[in-house]
Amino acid sequence: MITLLAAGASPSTPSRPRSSNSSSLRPRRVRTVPSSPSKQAPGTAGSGTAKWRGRRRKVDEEQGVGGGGGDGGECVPSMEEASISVGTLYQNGDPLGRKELGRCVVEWLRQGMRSMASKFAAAEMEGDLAAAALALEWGSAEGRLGFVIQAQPYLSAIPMPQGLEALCLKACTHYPTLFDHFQRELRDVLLSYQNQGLISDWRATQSWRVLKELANSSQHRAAVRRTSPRPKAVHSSIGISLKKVRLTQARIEEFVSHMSDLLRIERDVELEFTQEELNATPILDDDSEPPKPVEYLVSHGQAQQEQCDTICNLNVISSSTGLGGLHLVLFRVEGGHKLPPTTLSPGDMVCVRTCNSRGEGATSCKQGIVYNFGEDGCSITVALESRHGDATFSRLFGKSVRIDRIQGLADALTYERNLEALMLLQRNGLQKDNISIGVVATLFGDSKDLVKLAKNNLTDWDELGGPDLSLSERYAYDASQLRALKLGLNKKRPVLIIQGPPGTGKTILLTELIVRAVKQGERVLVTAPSNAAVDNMVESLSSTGLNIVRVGNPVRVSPSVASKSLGEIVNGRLRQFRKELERKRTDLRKDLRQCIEDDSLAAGIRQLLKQLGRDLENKEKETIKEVLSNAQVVLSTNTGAADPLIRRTGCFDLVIIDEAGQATEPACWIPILQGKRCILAGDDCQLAPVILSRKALDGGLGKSLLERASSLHDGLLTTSLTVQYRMHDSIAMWASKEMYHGLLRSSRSVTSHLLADSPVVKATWITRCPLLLLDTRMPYGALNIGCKEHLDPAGTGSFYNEGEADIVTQQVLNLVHCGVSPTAIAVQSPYIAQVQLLREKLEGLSAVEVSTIDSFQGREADAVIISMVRSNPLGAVGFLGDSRRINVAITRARKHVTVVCDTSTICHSTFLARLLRHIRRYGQVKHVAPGSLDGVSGLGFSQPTLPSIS
Ligand SMILES: Nc1ncnc2c1ncn2[C@@H]1O[C@H](COP(=O)(O)OP(=O)(O)OP(=O)(O)O)[C@@H](O)[C@H]1O
Repeated sequence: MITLLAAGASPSTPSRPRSSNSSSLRPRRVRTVPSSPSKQAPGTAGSGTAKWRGRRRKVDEEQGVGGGGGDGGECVPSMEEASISVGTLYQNGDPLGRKELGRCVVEWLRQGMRSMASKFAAAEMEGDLAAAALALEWGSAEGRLGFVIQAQPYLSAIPMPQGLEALCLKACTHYPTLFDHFQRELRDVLLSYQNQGLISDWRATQSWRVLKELANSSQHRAAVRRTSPRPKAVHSSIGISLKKVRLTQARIEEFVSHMSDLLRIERDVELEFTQEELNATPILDDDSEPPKPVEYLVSHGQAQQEQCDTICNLNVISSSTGLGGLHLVLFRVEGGHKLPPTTLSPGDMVCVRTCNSRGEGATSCKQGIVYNFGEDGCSITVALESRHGDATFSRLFGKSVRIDRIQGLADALTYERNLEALMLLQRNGLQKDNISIGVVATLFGDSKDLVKLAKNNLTDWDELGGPDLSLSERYAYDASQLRALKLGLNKKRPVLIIQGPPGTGKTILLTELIVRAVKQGERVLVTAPSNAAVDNMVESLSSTGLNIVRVGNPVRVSPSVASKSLGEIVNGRLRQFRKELERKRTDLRKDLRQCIEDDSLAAGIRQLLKQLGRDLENKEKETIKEVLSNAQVVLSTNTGAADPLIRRTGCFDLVIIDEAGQATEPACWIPILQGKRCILAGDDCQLAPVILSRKALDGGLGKSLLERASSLHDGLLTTSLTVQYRMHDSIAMWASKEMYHGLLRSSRSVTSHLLADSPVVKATWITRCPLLLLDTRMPYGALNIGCKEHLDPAGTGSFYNEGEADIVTQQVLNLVHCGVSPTAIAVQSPYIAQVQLLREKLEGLSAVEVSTIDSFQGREADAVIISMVRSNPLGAVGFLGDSRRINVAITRARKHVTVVCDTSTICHSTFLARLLRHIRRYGQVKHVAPGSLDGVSGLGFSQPTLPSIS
């Protein structure tokens, strides 16, 4: 097989047996497939056992591998095939497929690539180092050429179809086409090995891995791009000259190509993390490598910090299909035991895999989401991402299974949907039949194009005239809110960006916009990057009386808005039909039992039962369609908007994306391309999209469309909300100065509101204080005992701080003693290990919400307590250095913020040092040790003497 690698060398050179280097292959000696090039000198003949040879031949026969003597040479081209023009070959389709090349040429390529793939795979079975060498060869800058050269002998060993030689010659140098065929053939060859029991998992073979590595390499992508087809011709359909449209198209293509690369890079890192998580063992032994701090690995967000939770020794009991094709699988603990105590809950992402008696899991797994727990305490139902009849799934039957909670499983569907949206943007963006052409032209055109669009009466950037929008039932809108409303209701404005700092009323404004847009006859699609943000909008819209439908995986939809979910609505409508159907089924089953002797009657009854199943399926489809087409507002996540159920109901007049600052741009294009115009609301000074790969982040994947569009066309697309209705002015002042250039003003209704204003809250120095700093470092510089940071021993890379957790707990108790309702208190930390510790400590006060900062974005609470965690002599602040995250944390508070931290560590970040200075100036500072703030003894509601920190 090594000979395969040397460019120009004949693949027929005999391959020598070598020591095995593949763990995934069972050590068997095999013989190279007697395919066409090796027909001249297979070389390896006789090295396999007779049994293997027999089997192998059978496989080859089944798959039509048989060298040049196959039907490739006998294929007679049809008139149509013979008329395919060689000159236009590379302009259409990539890789070149059946339509472009014709059946005979495709068959010729297939056979050639099949023999090359067979040889490649067989070499690995013999322990050849071919795979690695191939990777080297193909991965080089000239890899494309190397691959094409190596393919030639295999192709030339097969007679070209007569009359199509020119096409064959051209096609056999087209790298993407060859590679595509090779990849498909290799997959088939490996699959056949697996079916024959020669290998256990074809995807785990080195040959396949090497090929995938190559497919993901930048050289490969660059090579494919170079030979990529031109997109559809663009038209001057928007009143702009063809030349300008072409320029815009070129910009779109450049963007799409760049973003696709970044998405692939991000996906690779996600897969790596997923594998690491799957391999992770919760307890580290002494010899283990010390865990890496999360900041080292992750740039944003809380990804990968969660500890896995596992349930072992489960058996598959049954499976059923839930609404929308969900594959629900019921697992029960072996031997009828109860489930162990678990932190798993419905909606958690899990991986399901077989395990041995010691609970050690297999490498391959199925992704899924916990659906529910059985009332018997012994069972758990998981919605698996697989279909009935899926071979990987059926392998779980009769085996011991384990379920692990995983935070960041790479999500193949999201990746594919993002790529698909980019592809649609490139292909259809500027096509005249694209409903969102105005949006595309605005976001990729230059300012002159926009003037032209307006001149041609295709767009209008002004506010909507007419009705007095300030007359709202619920709120008196301020000037900036009114402007946003009027711009948002202008049907001729293709894009509106609403920049809204914290508490400026984005949620209520969007609700008002949606209500009024529906009134003016528009059908609206509302999306957001997370399920929580979508549910937030559903909640806000629930009281408006609009016909709204929430589409999404039922296990991901919050129970509070479940009544608006597609599943619940459809189930409600089908209840009577199902009841009736069930009654008919029971009758038929009874009849079936009685006519066991009469075969023909039994067969008839079985047919009827099947028909009932089909009837239900059809009725379900019909109802889903009806519900969605009648909905005035459809809500889903950005990626969820790619759901065919939504796509099939036709286009929308208006697309609204909430929390758009947290979404990647490719994800935003999924909903945008389904509507005539779009509104993006968010704040680019709050949390950005979560990106794992540093390279993808630096390349720009972390920059949201909201951020990019805000700087386009001299700010023409953007309007800002400037008055906040949430925070006490001392809190808002900091945010305004640090993050919003001093432009954020406070509504008079909130400037001086305090916890003590409530009649049920005692007036104490704490409840009268809007900003409080609890410093774990004493004025003379010593750190209080127990207040040092620790790396999570579970190996998650997260940090915790026991002393701070005690102080936070005491502070919560203090507030509760003062009469503050636990539901009005929120505790936040950037570190999940600290959040878990705090949840344990505050177990008795479950109404107090304890969460990471990231998951609290978009929400608010009267009192917020933040545990900063970091305390180290180096002054490393990690995540805390991200000003957006701290902005979110502080601005969740309405009346009171307590920051618990070690000031000597925190002040190493100039941004955080300014926050500390602000609290010292406008709030209060107290040096505390765990226990010193005790809920009963230390509370002493009198004002303590506050030593200054200098
Ligand atoms: N015009 C108004 N009059 C009175 N209250 C208002 C007005 N606009 C917004 N609010 C109030 O301000 C608070 C914050 O509003 P909302 O949650 O919509 O802000 P947001 O911009 O979405 O904040 P964030 O970005 O932090 O999530 C809410 O309690 C809301 O009722």
